[in-house]
Amino acid sequence: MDQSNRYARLDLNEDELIKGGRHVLCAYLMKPKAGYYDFLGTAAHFAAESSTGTNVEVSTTDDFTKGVDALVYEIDEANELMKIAYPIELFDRNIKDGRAMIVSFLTLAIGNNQGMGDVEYAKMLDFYVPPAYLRLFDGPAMNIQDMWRVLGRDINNGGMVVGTIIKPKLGLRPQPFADACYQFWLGGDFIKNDEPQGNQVFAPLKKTIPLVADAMKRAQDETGEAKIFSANITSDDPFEMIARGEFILETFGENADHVAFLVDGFVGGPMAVTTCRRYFANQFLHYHRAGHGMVTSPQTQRGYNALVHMKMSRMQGASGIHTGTMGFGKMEGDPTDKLLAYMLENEEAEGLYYPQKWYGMKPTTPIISGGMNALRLPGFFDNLGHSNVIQTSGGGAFGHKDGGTAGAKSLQQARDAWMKGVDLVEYAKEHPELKGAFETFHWDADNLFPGWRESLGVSAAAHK
Ligand SMILES: O=C(COP(=O)(O)O)[C@H](O)[C@H](O)COP(=O)(O)O
Ligand SMILES: [Mg+2]
Repeated sequence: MDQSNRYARLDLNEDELIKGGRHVLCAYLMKPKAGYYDFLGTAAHFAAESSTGTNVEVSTTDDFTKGVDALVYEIDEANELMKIAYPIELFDRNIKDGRAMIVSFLTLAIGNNQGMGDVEYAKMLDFYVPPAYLRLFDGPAMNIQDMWRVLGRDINNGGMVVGTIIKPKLGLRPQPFADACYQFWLGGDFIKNDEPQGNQVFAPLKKTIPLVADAMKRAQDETGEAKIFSANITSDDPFEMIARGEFILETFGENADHVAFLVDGFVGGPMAVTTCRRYFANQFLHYHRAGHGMVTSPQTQRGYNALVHMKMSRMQGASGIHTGTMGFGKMEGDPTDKLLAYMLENEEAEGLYYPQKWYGMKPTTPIISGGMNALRLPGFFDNLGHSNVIQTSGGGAFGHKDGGTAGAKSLQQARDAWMKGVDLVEYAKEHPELKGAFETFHWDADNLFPGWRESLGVSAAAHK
């Protein structure tokens, strides 16, 4: 049944809808399946299924119902683009405090419509949230400013937080794990659990965490600097997350404010993120996005893209989220992905289809990670335009030829060189750990800094 006479209103104007402030607007890539409806008919069915309707008219519909229909307001068949306006009344609110929830947004706007027989594919590319709905989301409680405060830095422009991920990804027992932490902290600021590390039988959390807390104390005493640990508390069960979080905070004791909580937010979902956001509102909420590629990858024509993912994470209250390496690291991405970071950190950002104002919602910190090392940082920061991010290099720290401390220092030095506007090869002449990074990651050095061998006096024969 063609429902375009009810669920499509191509006379509606986007600026008016934004001015009206009563609709969430979503832009989708969409292709109808051959043999069903035309583009508009499919779009209308999509809007029906995503709001008040189904594939047929039902006798129980009344005039009120029709007032909350989702409406297709723009189509561009040649570019497989459609835009839909969702009245904010459609979205579920908490009974306990009237607040909004991302699960409801997802269930409607990218829920059943992902499995429709007459839709070849559909992917959400951007969305706009009006202030009346945006303010019902938690937003971040803490962010990089709180981390800078702990680190004793300028809280408005504190610069890159030098971080790592404990590697190997799995397979370290408690003592070697804590030893790796200690090594890195002698040169760097921030360590995160890798996303699958938790309470494996060979490294029980209750044995590992006390050793990490002790390593932090010793590293802080030795360096005179504050250190930070991001502990993975992800679980299927909110009560398990709370049990882990409470144990970790109690164990770190006087250093509990140096603890962030890592949540695998894509696989764990909004309930895991919100459990952490609300129950541990005083901790930095580190949103790891493992698994997101299954929907966000440009190769996927379903789900939603990375921009949509980032926006939702800020709404849910992530203090920081992995934003990718924008083509400078090992994960999929390219330099234009900087718009993801800008959407997270700015009060007003462009997006792909909709500019978004955040009305004072705190910024979410971009976490830059995945195949990075000291040599890749300057190019990354040139592209982004600043270095106020958390950067974690796992292989880039523990892969350094002289070990984790030297790896950490090489990252610090790369950041310092960029901040001072000094060429990295020049800086490496006076900084042995950075020079060591050139020697270790020599294939990157050859690509990024041709001529480095002559400048640093390193022979090519060493790397045959
Ligand atoms: O463990 C790592 C990186 O390790 P390494 O530094 O050794 O490559 C992270 O899980 C990735 O950053 C995830 O990707 P993203 O940050 O894109 O979500
Ligand atoms: Mg990882």
